[in-house]
Amino acid sequence: MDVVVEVDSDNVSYTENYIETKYKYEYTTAERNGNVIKVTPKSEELVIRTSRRVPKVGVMLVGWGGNNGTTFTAAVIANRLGLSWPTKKGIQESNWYGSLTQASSIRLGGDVFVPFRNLLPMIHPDDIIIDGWDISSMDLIESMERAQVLEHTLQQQLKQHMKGMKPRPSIYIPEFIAANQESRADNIITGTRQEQLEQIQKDIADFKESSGVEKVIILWTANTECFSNVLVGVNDTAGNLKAAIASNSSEIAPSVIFAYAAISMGCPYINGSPQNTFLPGIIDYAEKQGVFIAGDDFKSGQTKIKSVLVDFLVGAGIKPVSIVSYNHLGNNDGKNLSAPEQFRSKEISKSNVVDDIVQSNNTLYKPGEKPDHVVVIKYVPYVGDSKRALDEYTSEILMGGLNTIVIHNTCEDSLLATPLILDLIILAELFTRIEVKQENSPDDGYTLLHPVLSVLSYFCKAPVAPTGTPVVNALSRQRACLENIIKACIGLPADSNMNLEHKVQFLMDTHVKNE
Ligand SMILES: NC(=O)c1ccc[n+]([C@@H]2O[C@H](COP(=O)([O-])OP(=O)(O)OC[C@H]3O[C@@H](n4cnc5c(N)ncnc54)[C@H](O)[C@@H]3O)[C@@H](O)[C@H]2O)c1
Ligand SMILES: O=P([O-])([O-])O[C@@H]1[C@@H](O)[C@H](O)[C@@H](O)[C@H](O)[C@@H]1O
Repeated sequence: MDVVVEVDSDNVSYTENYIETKYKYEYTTAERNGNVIKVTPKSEELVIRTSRRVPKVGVMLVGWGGNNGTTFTAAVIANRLGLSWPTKKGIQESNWYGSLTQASSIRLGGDVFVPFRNLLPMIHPDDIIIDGWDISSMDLIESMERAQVLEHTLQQQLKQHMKGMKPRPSIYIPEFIAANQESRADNIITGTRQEQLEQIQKDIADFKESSGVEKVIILWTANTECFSNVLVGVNDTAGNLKAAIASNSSEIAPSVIFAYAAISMGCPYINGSPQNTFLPGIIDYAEKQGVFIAGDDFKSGQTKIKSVLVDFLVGAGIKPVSIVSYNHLGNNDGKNLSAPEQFRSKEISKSNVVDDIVQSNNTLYKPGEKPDHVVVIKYVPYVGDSKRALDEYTSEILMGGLNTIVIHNTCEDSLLATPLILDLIILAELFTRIEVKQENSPDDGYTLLHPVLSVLSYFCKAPVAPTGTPVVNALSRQRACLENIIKACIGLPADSNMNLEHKVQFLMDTHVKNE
């Protein structure tokens, strides 16, 4: 149930245009000198302001005709219309389960929790306008049927509302995705990379003009590409990348052209796949333009659990020594990933998720020591989008004991990814309205967060963070980061979970109701 959150504080002011708050940001720095570690508490007096006006927002999906793209589109329409449909278990209502913003809550204090979406002005899912590109010319109705994700009874209701939805022609360069995708590629922008870039830029401008949206988010949910080589003089700087596109360098992948186009048009770009679209040249360009980029690779199921379980085990002083993650799936994503180079991209993003957690505990792990970690993905057409993940976690416990955890996890991949796509769009747009300055600096000192929007790491298997900053994979820490920044925007302190008001008598006297 939606609520209105009113913050009773002299540090928070609600003007016509902004929510503005003075915020003392407290943190620590730590320096190791031999076996001595010097820890210094720090604090920064900040002012955070959030623009209260939520603009009309559109999203352009690259890969719109895919399982995720069609399912996201269907879910937006079904929720907007409040559709329900008969199933063998009774009537099913539309919902946004799996969305942090729409279906999770945040603790404000004591035992009072409110919907995440109620803390700050955010886009409503119903208001999102959708467009996009696909190398397949199939329209959204046929693509939804091809995806075989949603119940037939729901699909039948949706068709009338999806008429006319047809992906724009896209950039198809066969070398970057599996050869088995060629049969889909009948909807292509021909020409050089420069001409393709210019067409994408025109498409974005056309979408803005025709839809009337004020802001556009570009989100890649197309096939996984092979990794690109980082090449000095080609994709290592914004200038070199521009020149490489102009010279039609074969090293430049479709996803890089889309990211470049998005940034050039001031559109936040989100990478839902594992390939390294965010090459140094793209990051350099995003930083120079002050445009958000976020990714990589939606963290939707098997890897999401891994980022919880390994954090729990290592945090409990238990030593994972072998992690074997196998899964099979039968959708087109799985078909594309059946090719070695595309699998390699996914293997990297699925494997690195434990590194920071393992490196955080030198009691369990010697420098450089890691658990055995194997990732296997097999394409089994019959299971379709219903990915089966089978995991075995073997850990060393006390006195030479072993603990083995085996998980069988049936992930309906698109039904798990779609809410993440919604949250990434809503939150990427929100952060374009949040500015920070030091308290004693003038108003022109306000700045957005760094263009590499690592605050969205929660949604990604291989989070991209600003150069030189740590990557955090533990899901609990990623969520706490996002939640506490959102709370800071309304002047609320980070939830320390200390709850001293429930542990110290003179505080309890004020806070604990004596039943
Ligand atoms: N749970 C999940 O579904 C999940 C989780 C993490 C990452 N991903 C990634 O999300 C992406 C989409 O997953 P999906 O299940 O929707 O796959 P999908 O194969 O059903 O959809 C991908 C779509 O992209 C299109 N396409 C390929 N190259 C393109 C290009 N250059 N331009 C425009 N369109 C292009 C294809 O025709 C297809 O319609 C994949 O890369 C997948 O690895 C999915
Ligand atoms: O479930 P998860 O690990 O988060 O993510 C999924 C992988 O398990 C699966 O192998 C892959 O095909 C999907 O695209 C997605 O990446």
